[in-house]
Amino acid sequence: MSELGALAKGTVARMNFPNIQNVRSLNVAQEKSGSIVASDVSKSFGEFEALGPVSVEIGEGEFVSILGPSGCGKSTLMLMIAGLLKPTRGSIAVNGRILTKPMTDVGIVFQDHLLLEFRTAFENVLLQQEIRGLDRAATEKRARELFKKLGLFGVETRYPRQLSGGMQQRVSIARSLVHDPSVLLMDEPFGALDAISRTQIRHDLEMLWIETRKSVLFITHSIEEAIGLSDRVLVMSNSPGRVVKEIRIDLPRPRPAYLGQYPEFSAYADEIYKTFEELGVYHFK
Ligand SMILES: Nc1ncnc2c1ncn2[C@@H]1O[C@H](COP(=O)(O)OP(=O)(O)OP(=O)(O)O)[C@@H](O)[C@H]1O
Repeated sequence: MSELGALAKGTVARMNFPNIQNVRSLNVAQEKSGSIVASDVSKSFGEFEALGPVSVEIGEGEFVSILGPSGCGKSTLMLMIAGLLKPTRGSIAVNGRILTKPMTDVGIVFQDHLLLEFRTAFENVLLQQEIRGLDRAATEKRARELFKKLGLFGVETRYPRQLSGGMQQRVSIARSLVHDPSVLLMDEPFGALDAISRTQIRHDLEMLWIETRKSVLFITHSIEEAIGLSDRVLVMSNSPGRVVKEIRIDLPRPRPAYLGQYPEFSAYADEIYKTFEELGVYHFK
């Protein structure tokens, strides 16, 4: 299914994990809003083993990032968590129930903004209302609030081609949140943006998350971004990817633009770089 098709079906979310000590115990029978547990999940495409097995847990209101080399299976894991792809082995539980169909209580943001070119920024966000049959006035009110919080001033009637890359992605985030989902799945959402825009949008996302406390699965290739945003960072190995390290990020929020002011930041980053070196992801001499 295409990413836009996934959006149109109201799906959003993803996650992965494996072989971690310290994974918090999970009470599958307990009702939680936005909790996700992937247990020993793997995915093969024919003979090709693309992922796992991995076990990943995202607690209610937790911000978890996944860092891993290209092709290790991060997007595959996210699609399985969204219920858009069936695991070859293992299971995924959302709010304590095994996932058997696409998630609906979710917002998804991809690297490509996937905005419809023939709809204005505001109309793109209201797409969720039309697809999901939500109350129009309430959705418009929430969309206006999100535009304000995301710094989208006076761009409601602009078409996507009339927006900068950063603004397009902000509209995409507003679209993913306008229906107030419990889970937010983000696959390299800032990957196409310049470093300065990335730093600002990272902060704006963090502020929004502090206010709303969604359960977030955030896929990134940026070590700084992962540390800057997350409660926990999961580091994955080369394909077929497994979770080889879990790092709990103990830094105050909101976090500053320049994370280097924290000695802990250097320690976290060092641990991640060393892990990638040990895995053979980097070959520095
Ligand atoms: N539908 C498919 N059929 C066959 N192979 C696939 C399919 N989808 C993904 N793959 C393969 O599975 C592996 C993992 O892909 P995936 O997109 O999940 O990796 P990724 O970690 O998200 O990569 P990147 O960081 O480059 O986006 C890759 O080798 C990819 O080519």
